[in-house]
Amino acid sequence: MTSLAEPYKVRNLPEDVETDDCLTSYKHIYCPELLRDQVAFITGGGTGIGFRIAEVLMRHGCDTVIASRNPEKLSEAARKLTSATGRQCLPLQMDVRQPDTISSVVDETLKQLGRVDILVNNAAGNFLCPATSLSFNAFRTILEIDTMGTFNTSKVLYDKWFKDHGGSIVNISATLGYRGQALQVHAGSAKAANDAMTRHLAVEWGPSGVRVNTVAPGPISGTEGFRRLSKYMCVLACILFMVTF
Ligand SMILES: CC/C=C\C/C=C\C/C=C\C/C=C\C/C=C\C/C=C\C=C\C(=O)SCCNC(=O)CCNC(=O)[C@H](O)C(C)(C)COP(=O)(O)OP(=O)(O)OC[C@H]1O[C@@H](n2cnc3c(N)ncnc32)[C@H](O)[C@@H]1OP(=O)(O)O
Ligand SMILES: NC(=O)C1=CN([C@@H]2O[C@H](COP(=O)(O)OP(=O)(O)OC[C@H]3O[C@@H](n4cnc5c(N)ncnc54)[C@H](OP(=O)(O)O)[C@@H]3O)[C@@H](O)[C@H]2O)C=CC1
Repeated sequence: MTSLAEPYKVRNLPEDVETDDCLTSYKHIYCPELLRDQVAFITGGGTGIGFRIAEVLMRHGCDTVIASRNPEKLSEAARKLTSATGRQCLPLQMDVRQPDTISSVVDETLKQLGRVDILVNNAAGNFLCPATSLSFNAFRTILEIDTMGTFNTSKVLYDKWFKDHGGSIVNISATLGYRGQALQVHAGSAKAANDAMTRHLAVEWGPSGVRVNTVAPGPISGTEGFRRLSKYMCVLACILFMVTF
């Protein structure tokens, strides 16, 4: 038996895979029944980090909704998640920039699954680009997906369910803005706004039984974000950018 004082061993952590496939084995971190019959709504849950979040919640007994723009990717992901975990996963199409689409998807969720306990605001967009080359529309696009998208989805779910039933919101942030990462003014600014939003909403919605928290990962390999930002060409581009001053 593992002693409580013993640190959690690296070999016990989930395997690192490059594709959006379910894990071939899973060692439960907490009780397998931890989330039995709860429902989680995960934006961008069809790929990358959102896909793995959906899988792990489902392995702890939760049903899920994975919601984003691309219906083919979502359906394929839902098929894999359901078959690996035995839980329900609804793939529903929406754009976090369009409150009407979120509203319809939340209505459909409540019709089919009857409740929502957890919202994970994971959907985001990003690419490397120096501020000088970033168009006004590019900056706006990332703010709209990451920041407006997080507010839109949180507000729709709060109005339609959380305000009367409580719940838990987890916003997926990033550490990019902490030190002013080059080529990332758009994503760093968006995530910094989200970190503030988390604190504001936690204070306002706490009395209704809604917890609002942020997780800010560093680089996670095997994800689209990592592929877009970590190629060595990016570092070269960054060095070129720096030496031009
Ligand atoms: C010396 C070294 C120092 C520094 C090293 C530098 C770099 C980092 C190094 C290491 C980092 C290592 C690891 C990473 C660590 C942490 C990662 C942290 C955060 C990660 C966040 C994410 O990953 S978010 C998820 C990523 N996935 C996606 O983005 C998928 C979804 N994305 C999309 O749908 C699109 O890409 C989109 C975001 C553009 C949105 O699509 P859409 O709405 O269709 O928008 P468009 O109409 O296509 O475009 C809108 C405007 O944006 C402009 N645009 C688009 N792409 C680019 C680009 N690549 N570069 C510049 N501009 C772009 C586009 O032209 C449009 O603007 P217009 O003015 O033309 O209209
Ligand atoms: N990868 C990393 O190293 C790190 C990632 N993060 C954060 O983790 C989260 C996931 O990133 P990652 O897994 O790498 O990237 P992915 O590209 O795999 O995930 C982003 C997801 O967001 C969805 N999405 C994008 N735009 C919209 C939109 N307008 N409406 C609805 N859904 C949308 C995409 O689906 P679709 O195309 O179907 O819309 C996709 O499933 C992001 O919040 C990112 O900032 C933070 C730190 C590090």
